[in-house]
Amino acid sequence: MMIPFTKMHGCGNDYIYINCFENKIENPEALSKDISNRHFGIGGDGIVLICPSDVADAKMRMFNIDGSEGKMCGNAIRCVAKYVYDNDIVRKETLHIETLSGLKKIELHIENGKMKSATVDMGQAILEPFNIPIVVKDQTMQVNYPITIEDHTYSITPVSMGNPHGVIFSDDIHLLDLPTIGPKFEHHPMFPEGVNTEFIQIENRNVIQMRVWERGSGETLACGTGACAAVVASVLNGYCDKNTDIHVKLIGGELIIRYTADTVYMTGPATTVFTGLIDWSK
Ligand SMILES: N[C@H](CCC[C@H](N)C(=O)O)C(=O)O
Repeated sequence: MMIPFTKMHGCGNDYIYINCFENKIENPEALSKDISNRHFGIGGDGIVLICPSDVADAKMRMFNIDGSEGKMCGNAIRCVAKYVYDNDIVRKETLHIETLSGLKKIELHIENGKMKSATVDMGQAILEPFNIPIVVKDQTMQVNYPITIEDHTYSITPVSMGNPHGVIFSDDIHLLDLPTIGPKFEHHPMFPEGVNTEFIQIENRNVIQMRVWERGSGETLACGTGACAAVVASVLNGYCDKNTDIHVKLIGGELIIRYTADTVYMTGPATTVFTGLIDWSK
């Protein structure tokens, strides 16, 4: 079957977007595994289905490279907003998008009739161990919990932004061997549903640097939910402040995160790269 797709990215976190207002995808898990491959497929960090919703302007489903479904994706939700706006599916500057972790409200920033960037109300950070989920004895919030990987004990701050994250602070994140240590965090028994791991270097109270190892996709150039989790963990650790714009410098770009009493706001760009047609059946 011929499947039309659009390649888009947010800060270099690239997915293959499929318009499911017009196309029906029977087996998104297998499709994601095949076409995300950078040598034998289109190439991407996974696929995102843009679907009709009964309760919002659109519904998003995202699948990692390994075919697993993620409950939320910060970079993808901005691209979904851009897709529905730029393609005249929903021409509104405030959108609601349904995800597996609930409805999210998005304010679009428009230039010359196209969406350039957006601010997403990402919802509250979840810190209770049972809801992240993490396996620990004490069911209260955990900050800098010890976790041993390859004979080295790290301090991890677990945060859910609708999907599980673990945040680690380091003096030089560029020296870390993520392909070796990343999978060990991802599959550690402390995280029964796996984890996206963020490695953070503090520049100052308003600027942090981040690398990420994503559950199901490996190292990506950016992670929106991860940047939110990183700022929440930085506030919990006393490195940054609430109600302040924190610039998160990722390998592929920059996101601005604001952690307030009620929610976490994420502002960042969304870019369309190309459209195409792929012949795929399974
Ligand atoms: N890159 C995404 C997150 C994908 C999360 C996915 N890897 C999972 O939770 O399984 C973001 O911008 O928020």
